[in-house]
Amino acid sequence: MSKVLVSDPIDQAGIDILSQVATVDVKTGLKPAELIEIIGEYDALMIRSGTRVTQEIIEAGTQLKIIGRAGVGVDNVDVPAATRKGIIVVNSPEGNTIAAAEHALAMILSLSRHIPDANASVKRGEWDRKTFVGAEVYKKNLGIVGLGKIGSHVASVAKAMGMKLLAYDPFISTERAEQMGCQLVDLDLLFQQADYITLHIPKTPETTNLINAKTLAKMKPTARIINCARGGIIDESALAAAIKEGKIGGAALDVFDSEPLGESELRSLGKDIILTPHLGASTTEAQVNVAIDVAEQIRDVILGLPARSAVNIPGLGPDILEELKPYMQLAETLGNLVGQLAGGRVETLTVKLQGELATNKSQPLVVAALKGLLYQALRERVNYVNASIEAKERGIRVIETRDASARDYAGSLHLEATGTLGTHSVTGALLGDKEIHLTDVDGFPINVPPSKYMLFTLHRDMPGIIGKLGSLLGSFNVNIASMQVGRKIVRGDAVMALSIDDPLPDGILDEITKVPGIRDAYTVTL
Ligand SMILES: NC(=O)c1ccc[n+]([C@@H]2O[C@H](COP(=O)([O-])OP(=O)(O)OC[C@H]3O[C@@H](n4cnc5c(N)ncnc54)[C@H](O)[C@@H]3O)[C@@H](O)[C@H]2O)c1
Ligand SMILES: O=C(O)CC[C@@H](O)C(=O)O
Repeated sequence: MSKVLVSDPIDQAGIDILSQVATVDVKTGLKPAELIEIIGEYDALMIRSGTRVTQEIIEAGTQLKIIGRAGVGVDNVDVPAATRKGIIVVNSPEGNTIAAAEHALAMILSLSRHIPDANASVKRGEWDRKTFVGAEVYKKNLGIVGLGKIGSHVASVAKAMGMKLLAYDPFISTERAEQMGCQLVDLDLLFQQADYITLHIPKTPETTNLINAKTLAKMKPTARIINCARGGIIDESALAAAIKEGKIGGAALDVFDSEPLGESELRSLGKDIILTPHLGASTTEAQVNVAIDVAEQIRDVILGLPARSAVNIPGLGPDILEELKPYMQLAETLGNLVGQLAGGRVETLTVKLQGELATNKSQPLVVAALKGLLYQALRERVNYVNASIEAKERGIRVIETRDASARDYAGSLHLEATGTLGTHSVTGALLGDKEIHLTDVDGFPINVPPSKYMLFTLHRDMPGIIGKLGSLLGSFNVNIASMQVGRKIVRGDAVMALSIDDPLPDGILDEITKVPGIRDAYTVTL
C-alpha cells in the first residue's frame, strides 16, 4: 500500500480521502533534518505553507511521486528540483480564493477603523473615542495589484462598498478589467492615486520588493497598503520607515519575508499597522476545500490517473484535463504500443492529432504519448512531468502535426515511431462510451480494443494461415481471446491483431515467423 506523509495541519476531510488508497502518517512540526530522514519511505507528501520542500528533501524522497500543496502558492516547494525528478507538484488554485479575498477586505476595514487597537484598548478597561477616529472607504480609490482570482473577488466586493477601482496587471486585458469595474492603469499611476493598495500577485523575481523606498515615495501620505499575497513583495524595513516618517498612512500585513515573523520593527508601529500570522486561507470552509481538492489529486496520482491542478505539467489545467483525460489514456496506450512494435531505440516520434484533437489545447496528448513510449524503458519513473525531459535526454525527436480535416472518427491520434529497427505506426480513437480502439496498425485498418497481452503479425493474406497460427499457439497452451485481420487488398499483405490471455512464452515468436506467409511477429504487453 502507498504511504502519504502529511507534514502540516490538514483538514480531516483530506486525510479521509487519502486513507482510501494509502497509509497516512500525520507528522507536523518536523525539522528539515527529521523530514529528510523519513521522506524516503513515502510516495506522496501533503503540505500547507509551514513545510519548506527544498532540493535536499526532494533528493531524499526517492519514492516520491507527488507533492500536494493544500493552498495556492507553491513558493515553499523547489518546483524545478521536483520536475527534474519527475515528481508532480499540485496545488489548490481556487479552494481558498474567497477566504484570502475576505481577509484582505477585513484588513482594509480594520485598518480604516483601527478595530484591532480600539478593541484592545476597551479590553484594557479604557474608553478612548478620540484616538480611534477612522476613515471611510466609500468613494476612495482602491488600487488592486494583480487582478487574478483573489484580486477579482476583492474588486467585486469593494465596488459594492462604493470604492473606485484601479488595477494593475500586465496579463489582463482592458476589457476584462472593465468587466470587473476596474480601470486598468500603469503601476506608477496606481501608486500615485490609490488611497488603499492591495497586493494579489505571486512572489516572482519581478514582484520581489515591488514595494520599496522608491515606490513608497510615490504614494499619498495617507495611503494604506495591504499584503495578503506573499512576504517579500514588500521591503519590510522601507515600509516601517515610511510609516514612522508619515510618508504613508499605514499597512496591514498577513505575510512576511520570513515566517514566523521574528524580531521586527513592524511590531512597534501602533495602530497604523495590523499584523496577522498568515491567516488568509484560515477559514473552516477554505481548509475543507483545499484539503479535499489536493487529497483527491494525490489519490488520483496514486491510482495512476492524472492530477487536475499540476503546476509542473505545462498546459494541463483542470478544465482541459477533464476534456482530455480519456484521450490522454489513448495517447499513452498508443505510445506504449508503438514503442514496443518499434523495438530498439526510437529516434523520432511523430504525433499526428486528427479531427477535433487538432487544437492547441491538445499539447498534453504529446506528453502522454511520450510517457507511453518511454514506459518500457523507465516504467513508473516516467510520468507527465518528466516525459518530455526524458525524451529530450534520450535524443528522441518529437514531430507534432495536426490535421483538423481528418474525419474518420471525431478525433483520432496517429503515432509513428522510427528507430534503429525500422518504422511502425498505430492509430487509435475513442469509440462508443469512450472506449479505446486501435483503428490502424502499420497502415492496415483494424478495429480492436487493446488488451493487456497482444500479438501482431505481418503476413501474406492467404488461405490457411490463421488456422496454422491458431494451432501453433494452441500447442504452446496460449489461449486466443480475440483475433482480427486488417488488409488493404485481397491476398496482399495483411496485419493480424490477436488478444491473448497470457504473455507469450519465450521462443514462440521465432516459431511464429517460421510459419509460411508470416513475415514478422510482435508481442506487446500494455
Ligand atoms: N495569505 C494567504 O493565506 C493566501 C491565500 C491564498 C493565496 N495567497 C496568495 O495570493 C496571491 C494571489 O493568488 P490568486 O489565487 O489570486 O492568484 P492568480 O494566479 O489567480 O492571480 C495572480 C494575478 O497576478 C498577476 N500578476 C502576475 N505577475 C504580476 C506582476 N508582476 N504585476 C501585476 N500582476 C501580476 C497575474 O496576471 C494574475 O492575474 C498568490 O501570491 C497566492 O499565493 C495568499
Ligand atoms: O496554508 C495556508 O494556510 C496558507 C495558504 C496560502 O498562503 C496560499 O498560498 O494558498
